[in-house]
Amino acid sequence: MEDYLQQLDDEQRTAVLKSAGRSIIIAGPGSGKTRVITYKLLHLLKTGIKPSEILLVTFTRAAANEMIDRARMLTGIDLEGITAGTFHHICNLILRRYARKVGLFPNFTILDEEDSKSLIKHVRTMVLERTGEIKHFPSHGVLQKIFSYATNTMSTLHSALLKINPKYIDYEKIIEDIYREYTIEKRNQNCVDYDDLLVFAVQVLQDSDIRLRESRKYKWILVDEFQDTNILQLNLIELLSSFHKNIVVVADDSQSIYSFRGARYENVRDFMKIDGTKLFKIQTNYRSVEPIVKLINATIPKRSVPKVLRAVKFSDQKPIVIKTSDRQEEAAYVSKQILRLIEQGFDPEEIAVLYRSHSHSLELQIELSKQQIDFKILSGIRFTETAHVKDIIAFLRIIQNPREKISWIRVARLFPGIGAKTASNLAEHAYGAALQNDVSSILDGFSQKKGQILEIKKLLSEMQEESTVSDKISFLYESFYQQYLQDNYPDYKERQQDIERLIEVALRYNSLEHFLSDLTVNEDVQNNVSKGQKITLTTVHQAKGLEWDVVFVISVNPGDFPSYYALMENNIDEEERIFYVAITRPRKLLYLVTQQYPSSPYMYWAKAVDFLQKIPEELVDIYDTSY
Ligand SMILES: Nc1ncnc2c1ncn2[C@@H]1O[C@H](COP(=O)(O)OP(=O)(O)OP(=O)(O)O)[C@@H](O)[C@H]1O
Repeated sequence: MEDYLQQLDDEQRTAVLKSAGRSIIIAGPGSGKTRVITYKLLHLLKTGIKPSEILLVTFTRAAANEMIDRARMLTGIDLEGITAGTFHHICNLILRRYARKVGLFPNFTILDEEDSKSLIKHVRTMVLERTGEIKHFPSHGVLQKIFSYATNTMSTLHSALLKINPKYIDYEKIIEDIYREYTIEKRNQNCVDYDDLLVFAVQVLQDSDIRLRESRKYKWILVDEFQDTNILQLNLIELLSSFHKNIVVVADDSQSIYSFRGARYENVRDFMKIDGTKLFKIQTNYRSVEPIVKLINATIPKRSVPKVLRAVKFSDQKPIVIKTSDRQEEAAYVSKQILRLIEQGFDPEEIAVLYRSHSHSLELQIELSKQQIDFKILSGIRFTETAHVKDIIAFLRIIQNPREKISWIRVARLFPGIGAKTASNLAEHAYGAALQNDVSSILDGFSQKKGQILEIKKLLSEMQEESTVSDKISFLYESFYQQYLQDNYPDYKERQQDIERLIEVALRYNSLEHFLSDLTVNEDVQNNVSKGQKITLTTVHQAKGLEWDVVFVISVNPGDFPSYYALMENNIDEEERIFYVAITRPRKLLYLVTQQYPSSPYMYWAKAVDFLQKIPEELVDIYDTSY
């Protein structure tokens, strides 16, 4: 047997040697997907296939480059001429050749996401000038998400609107106008956005001559992360493989977690359904110790292609379920346990805390800072640095210290029609007036943008009337900020959760001063314990593909994880897959932490879907730390 084949286990080797024609390799977590696809590439080259006859599709450019470098190292063959990269890259190459077929000039330019948002913003302003100002109309960012979702799922704007935010259905007609004009603008300017690349590439391949010419080039097509493809991407690879029909896709269907951006879990099943498709499985888990692998096998999501993982690493330690009382106790427990593990010699860089939604980490962020355990956040930024939390804090800081100009500017800019100049004038005015006046009358003499100023004034004085910090934030949220989030952020649901959590945390404070200083001063971590090293905090989505020695999954409470929104949309299957991704990340230790009395109002309603209740008791050690 050739040397390189000896570096594969039996299942991997069979998949590499026997996959031909239409083939799908179903890979379990930690089973060496990357190794298999890289070695398939290597094997093709060793058996005389030219690089130019291969198309390799990956989810990131870096992944393609890594595989190519490795294959080059192992074969000594220069891979010049291979077509490799993301779907967008490949579509761009095709479209350059046939641009005129879809009414573009070959020198078309590509709008990245920011460019696309800017153009939508421009068109939105033009259309709204015609219709007249609408108070709560989706921002350009929200519109972009709606357009993109419709394109990637090949659905109507109507159903995309229903999915993203049904509230905007009343404006459907205007949103359609914006979409139409955005499309015309792009056409006139000879440019395309990312989604157009896919749509147009699929469109040009409908032409039988072009399809023949293009699909003839690629004797072999290899696709990584197939479980995350959307319907257009599936169509594209089907079209490109229509001549030689050698298409090998690698997928872990149980880890398909991107339906919110149009990924289609069903692609795996649909691909397998076609007669003659060969199925291979790789099921040795090289990552996790046996007790974790047993739990993984018991937690396989519904509707998955059946797979039974085998472990190669052994340990006596079962995964640990920790029952805490509430978020605060959960945060305290997790921080303490992390300190213990570090004392026992675990490298902080090898410890991660995973959660379904960023907002679940707020208490923990505060607690870790208090304990001086430094952390990095993969999924976004520190809670107190997020735009929405800063907005709320700006209102509170004005109440606390009305002379502070930065907060006045921040607050003013939240109101449509107030630009940088007015905001800065307002801040100067407030600074001057703050000494003699109460917050509610500071803006009295300010004459610009009357309507908006009146609104700011009203909000601030009513907030001031509210007695507790938590009531102040609740008031602001309910009377203004919740709607602001919906109008301005595509991911408004997560941001709303953050603010709801902030209100909860505020409940513990009697004084605004303490609340504000705890939220900001604690960020200044001394980092005595971990000597420059940091533990990782991340959402499960951001943790996909990564691994650590120790993983804590926190807030495993119905309504939190699985998420309330997913439950409302009846998307429990995807939640199961997200949970599966989470528990497949640790090498040595897994902690599943739950709260007996979570503050989530959805908890009781959602009791029926408790992930922990589904775990066979003998597979875990359970500790109850609740008081
Ligand atoms: N045949 C093998 N022998 C020994 N180790 C292997 C073998 N195949 C893969 N591995 C190792 O297993 C680990 C997991 O592989 P990899 O990261 O590719 O998993 P994966 O399938 O992409 O997992 P996931 O999708 O869960 O992130 C890697 O460290 C890899 O080197």
